[in-house]
Amino acid sequence: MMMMGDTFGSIGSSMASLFFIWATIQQIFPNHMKIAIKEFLLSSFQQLCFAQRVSDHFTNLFSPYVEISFPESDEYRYNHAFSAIETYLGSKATEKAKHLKGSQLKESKGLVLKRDEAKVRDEYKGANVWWEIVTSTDGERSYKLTFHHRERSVITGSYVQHVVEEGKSIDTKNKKTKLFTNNPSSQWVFSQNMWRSIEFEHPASFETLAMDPEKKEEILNDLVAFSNGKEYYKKIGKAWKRGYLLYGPPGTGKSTMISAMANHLNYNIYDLELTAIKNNSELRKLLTATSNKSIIVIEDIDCSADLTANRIKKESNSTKEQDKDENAVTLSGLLNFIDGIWSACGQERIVVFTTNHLEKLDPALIRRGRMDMHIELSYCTYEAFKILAKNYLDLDDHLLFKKIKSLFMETKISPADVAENLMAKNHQIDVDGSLNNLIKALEKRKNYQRSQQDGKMKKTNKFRIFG
Ligand SMILES: Nc1ncnc2c1ncn2[C@@H]1O[C@H](COP(=O)(O)OP(=O)(O)OP(=O)(O)O)[C@@H](O)[C@H]1O
Ligand SMILES: [Mg+2]
Repeated sequence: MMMMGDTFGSIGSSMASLFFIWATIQQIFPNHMKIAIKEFLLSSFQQLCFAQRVSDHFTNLFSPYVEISFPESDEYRYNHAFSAIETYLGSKATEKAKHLKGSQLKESKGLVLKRDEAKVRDEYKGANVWWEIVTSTDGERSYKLTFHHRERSVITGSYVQHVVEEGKSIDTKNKKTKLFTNNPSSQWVFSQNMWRSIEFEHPASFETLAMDPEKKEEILNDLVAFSNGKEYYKKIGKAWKRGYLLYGPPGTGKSTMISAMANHLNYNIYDLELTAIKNNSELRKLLTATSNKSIIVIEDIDCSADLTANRIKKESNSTKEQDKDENAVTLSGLLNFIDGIWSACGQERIVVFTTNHLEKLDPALIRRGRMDMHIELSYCTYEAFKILAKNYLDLDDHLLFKKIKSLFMETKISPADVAENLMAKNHQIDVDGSLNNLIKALEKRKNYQRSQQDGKMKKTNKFRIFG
């Protein structure tokens, strides 16, 4: 079969020959003859091009081969079939391949050898097909599938579907959780490059998460019910999605809980940085490029963009405000896109918002149905401390626990600060040393909080006297 590259190659070599002949003629012949020869050469070249086009046309007309192209993106949206094909072809038997690629994507896992060839032959129900990865001049990649036209019905009828399903199931089996972060839109090329990703290897788990055990159990059950809820969501006619709002002071485990969720469900994380997005249209593009089985996270939503309670007061229908909305991510934009994406496209998606200041958020953003579960992560309790003691010191009980328990009742300290005190210095666990450090930290904090309280009381009394 004649390929496009061959056509350009032959026209190119014909042109090179013509230029060479013309250069020779210029040196040998007088001027009036040069003009005649030039005209002759030009008309020959035009005829040559025409003949080439006719020949291409006939080659295509009579070629017994059919081609299907699977571009990496289609109409500015990522084509998930492309990655499924990539996985399927990468996994095809490596024994016969002459070019292999070795990678170790998780340090804990072994080395994986994959086929690394631009062209791959495959067989399906007795039909031969050829896959080739091609890159256009503007950098767009696509997989080209070539097969004989007599196999058309089997290839379009079931082979293509088989490849995509097989690729997706291999992906699910070997899925390595990924953490995606959005790139600034200036770096986007069509729908590629919107998100950059790295392997997600965070050790957080629900087991090691320090919080009230009953609350933890409730969240875990909710997550598991969600991930097994395909049929249920279909039955009740609701999009398969769930929103969690995590709120609480710094260092109480909001980000840690997101990692534990991703590890537990084996979902990817899309960490959406709203400040890198110029407007609602960019936000929509980013959200539609996320895959199923993923957690879309907006951390510190109160600081991410102008989405706080004041925003709604500022919003008006004036043209000026509408212009502003076209150049910004707005609360209504965020709500529309989240509701839209949840109900229109994409399944099995979790959206998580985190905040240190629940009171600053607009009620519309966090209403039930959008954020199905509101989870408060609070200062460390004695129950939570016991989980940290088990994690860091491998300790279930200790004489000092009683004292620590009473101090927890009088002091506000984040699990992050408790963890810091329990952490082994130079990797040597020193139970007594760590617990005493914690007691010192708790007492210091207790005194500080008491002096703050006293200061406040004095101020109030002063106002009372002068008021
Ligand atoms: N509930 C917890 N259980 C176990 N470890 C915790 C918990 N909370 C905090 N930590 C420890 O403290 C560190 C910081 O916690 P994390 O980043 O999850 O807090 P955060 O609530 O997201 O804080 P911020 O509001 O500042 O983002 C974690 O790496 C973890 O080691
Ligand atoms: Mg955090």
